[in-house]
Amino acid sequence: MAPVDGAMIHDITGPLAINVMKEMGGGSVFDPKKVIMLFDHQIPADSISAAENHVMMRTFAREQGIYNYDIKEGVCHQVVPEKGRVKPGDIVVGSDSHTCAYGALGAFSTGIGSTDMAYVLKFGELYFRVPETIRINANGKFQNRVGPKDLILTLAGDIGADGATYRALEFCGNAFSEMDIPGRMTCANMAIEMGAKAGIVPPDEKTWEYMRGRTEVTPFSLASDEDAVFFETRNYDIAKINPKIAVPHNVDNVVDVTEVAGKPVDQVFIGSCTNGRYEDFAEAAEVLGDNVFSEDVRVIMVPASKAEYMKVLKAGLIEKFVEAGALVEAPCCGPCMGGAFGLLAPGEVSLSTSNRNFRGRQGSTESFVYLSSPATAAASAITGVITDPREV
Ligand SMILES: CC(C)[C@H](C(=O)O)[C@@H](O)C(=O)O
Ligand code: SF4
Repeated sequence: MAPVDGAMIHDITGPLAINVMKEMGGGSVFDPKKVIMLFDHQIPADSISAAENHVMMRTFAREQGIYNYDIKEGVCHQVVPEKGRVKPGDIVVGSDSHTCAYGALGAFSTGIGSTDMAYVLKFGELYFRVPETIRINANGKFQNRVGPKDLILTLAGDIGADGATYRALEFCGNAFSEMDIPGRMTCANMAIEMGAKAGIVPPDEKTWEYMRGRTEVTPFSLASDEDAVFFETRNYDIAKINPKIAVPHNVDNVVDVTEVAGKPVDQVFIGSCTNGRYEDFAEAAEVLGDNVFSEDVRVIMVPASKAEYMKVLKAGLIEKFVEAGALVEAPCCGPCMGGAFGLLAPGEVSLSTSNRNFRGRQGSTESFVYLSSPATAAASAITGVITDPREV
């Protein structure tokens, strides 16, 4: 049993956790300051039931003295780090599978079910089995317009959707030490897509710099011991990685973009907790250049948080994207899981910078979702067909 430093609940899984906690006898949460509440999946409320869930959670927050970010801040996995609600060495749980994202900051964070969350809300601790570690040793320098998303898709393809089940991925090598925090977040976010419990980048100068002004923290070393025993070590030369794409309907169906180049797309989504940060939009803007988006593609862009939205706005990118034909929406999960808006009809094809392409993930079970980097998404949005970003 381990005490948790933070417990995150959002509008989809929070109501169930709260109800189960009440069934367990209710009372007060273990520590209102360690409970992180926000709404991101169905905002602004897209149905009466979503509105009712929001009301129920607001009431609970008021009764318990929990600060509620409500609909104002954006997607959970961007907001939690941004607001300094997680720091290196913490144990944080969230009732959302991509909670593993905070491993980018050297935290042990993992997604749990709503009933486990009910227990955590009440007692502030949870049972964990210490996972074995798969060490990813990635070195070298990315080709132009190839980046962290192409690397993590490569790993998903190699390891498989269940190849790291209940293991931890440790991301090492100069590919990670030179990678910025947004890139590390993209990689840690997708650890769960290989079944991993956690995906951790050892904290370094970049991490401490990110923490500055967010929360009080004294730098310390959190590297694996010299003689640590790994379940497995995998070595990568990232210079050899080409732009990658996960083709329907599994995240580990990964091929080089060139293998499916020319396939028409109906919708391109740039956003989500995987790739919805300023750096992702800046990359898309660089690829866009003076072009416009194809008339045949609906381009939907959703920055992952208010802070990221403001960065994109201040850099003049929203104007650029809107003029090029995109729809730029306010921070939320958006079309990522076929929730609030942007759903696909049968037969339609989506190219998305998010993390999942299960059948029906973004709408009809007869639709098709491809996953790529923001550079590949932007290149394809210009041409209207899946396109290698190095060729635009
Ligand atoms: C709604 C939520 C439970 C879900 C998750 O746990 O991941 C969602 O965020 C997703 O990406 O599928
Ligand atoms: S953006 Fe997508 S993957 Fe991330 S929390 Fe929201 S629905 Fe889940």
